[in-house]
Amino acid sequence: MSLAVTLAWRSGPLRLLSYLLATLCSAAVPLSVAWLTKLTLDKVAAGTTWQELAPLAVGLALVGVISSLMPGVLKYVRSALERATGLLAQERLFGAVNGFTGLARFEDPAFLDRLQLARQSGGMTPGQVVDTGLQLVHGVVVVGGFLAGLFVMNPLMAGIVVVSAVPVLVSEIWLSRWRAEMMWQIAPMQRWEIFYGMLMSDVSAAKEIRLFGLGDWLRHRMLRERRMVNRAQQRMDRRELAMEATLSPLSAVVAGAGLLWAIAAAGSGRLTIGDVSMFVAAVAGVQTGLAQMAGNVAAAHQQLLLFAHFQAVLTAEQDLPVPKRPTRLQPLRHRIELKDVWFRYSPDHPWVLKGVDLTIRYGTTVALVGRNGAGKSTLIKLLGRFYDPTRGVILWDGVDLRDLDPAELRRRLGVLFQDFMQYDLTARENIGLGDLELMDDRSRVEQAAREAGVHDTLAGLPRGYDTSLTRILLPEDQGTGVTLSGGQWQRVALSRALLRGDRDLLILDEPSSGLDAESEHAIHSRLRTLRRGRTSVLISHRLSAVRDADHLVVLEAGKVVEQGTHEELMSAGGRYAELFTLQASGYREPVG
Ligand SMILES: Nc1ncnc2c1ncn2[C@@H]1O[C@H](COP(=O)(O)OP(=O)(O)OP(=O)(O)O)[C@@H](O)[C@H]1O
Repeated sequence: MSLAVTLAWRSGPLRLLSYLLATLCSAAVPLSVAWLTKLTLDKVAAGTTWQELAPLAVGLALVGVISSLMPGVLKYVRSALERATGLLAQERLFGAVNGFTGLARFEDPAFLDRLQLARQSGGMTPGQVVDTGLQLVHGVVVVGGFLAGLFVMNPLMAGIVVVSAVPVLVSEIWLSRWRAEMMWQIAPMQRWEIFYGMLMSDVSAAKEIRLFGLGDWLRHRMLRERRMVNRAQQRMDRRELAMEATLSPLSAVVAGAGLLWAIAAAGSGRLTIGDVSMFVAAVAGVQTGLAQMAGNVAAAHQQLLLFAHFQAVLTAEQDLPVPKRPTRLQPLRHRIELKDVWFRYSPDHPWVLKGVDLTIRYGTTVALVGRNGAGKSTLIKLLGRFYDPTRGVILWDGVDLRDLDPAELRRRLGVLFQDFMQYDLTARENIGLGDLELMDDRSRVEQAAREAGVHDTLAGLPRGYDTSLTRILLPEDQGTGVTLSGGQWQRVALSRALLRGDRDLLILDEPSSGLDAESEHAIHSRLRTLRRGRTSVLISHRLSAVRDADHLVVLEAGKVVEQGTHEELMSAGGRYAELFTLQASGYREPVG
């Protein structure tokens, strides 16, 4: 809770204080009305003159004006507070998310679930918790004020009012607990419902959903979740109704008995008419105030349950240990070495790399080849320190990657991932994201596109490089977006990597898998020239494209089974020679 309040405070102390002030003012309104009414009635009953009554009447009118203004003022300040805390919460949340060095968190379903809830609650809860806190202050002022006033007038009346409120209070507390429990239970069902709904409206899923006829199946699943949610909510509503039907009349009976007593007491002269009016107002004020307070506590409890997820994301430990004083990373001069590297994604997963020894010499190209699932892409992810080896070590000119600042290491890499991103941004931005400093350098962006063979395509788009590569609805002045083909997207992603072509290590994972044969040949000839004298790692299933690499490494089931130049491997007549011959003779590598 302290984090929620801190966030609200940090988002603007003045705003929070004004809200507190406005809340106190609005809490004072019913009390003032009741007291002024009591005093007025007593004076009227005592036959006071109009001149003496006038100040009370003016006072009542003034309180009336304030009371009519308060809801609007409160609403305005509350919205401002919620917006400001929401903004700050999002900033903190995504600051924390961007701070995770590795990928493990993003592959952990429990964490992703938590992140989703944190996104929902982080933006709202701090404002709501503060709001609830202030509502409680409001309630305490109203209830405390009425009780104190009554106690001064007649302690017995105060006692009756408290007793009359007990059933309502008890029922609200029970109901709020059940409500919080129910919310917790239905949360997963609501997430599934959202998931199915999003899938059915997702453009990339639309093809398969139509082709496989999955629409009704998904709709059925979505509605099944919704029905379960509805049933849980209805059960809760029934409980609420039953509780209210039983306990509310009790409150009314107690309050009614109290009223009878007050009237009788007024008849026998022990209470004044004003006392009776104050009693009636106090019974209503205390009962409603206590019920509201109980409701507020319940709501806060519910919000804090959700907010715990936000807090957990913010305080989550780093997924990879980052040195407090990292070794300064020098430009690569000699080699990157993998020494007896073992890796599995988690203790529950099988080993993916099993004792890999490998050297990437400065200024050379190393090609990784092997069947699907051999561990090639995993090895690349280790080079970028998205994971640490489970055993063994990776050295950058003799320095363990774990001793370096990961951000510094990544600044020295240019990478095209096999599962590259397609950003819903303009063509220029899609390439410029490779190096934000070059985003506005037209000639560098276009040069990268030329190297990847996509310049003519992008220049020919309706707005050239400023065309949006998206189907998302755009503002009118940005025209309509376009959709690129798979191969064109791959070239855009390659351009993004090539914009970083001057980095110490260039890694290309299947740079041409989506290209037609002619384009593939052209790209590889161009990449061959670009790689010359640079340190690079290239992965490709097309062995003819990697045959001229300085060093070829064959991975099989996580182990290096052969390595050498193309000629050496061919004359060894092993796995590589077998695969190369297969491909060269026009057969494809067997799947599996
Ligand atoms: N994030 C992950 N979590 C768990 N297992 C993974 C993850 N990524 C990959 N794997 C597993 O690791 C193994 C190696 O995958 P990897 O992507 O490194 O293979 P690859 O040699 O690049 O294959 P391909 O030629 O198909 O791209 C596979 O069995 C895969 O299922």
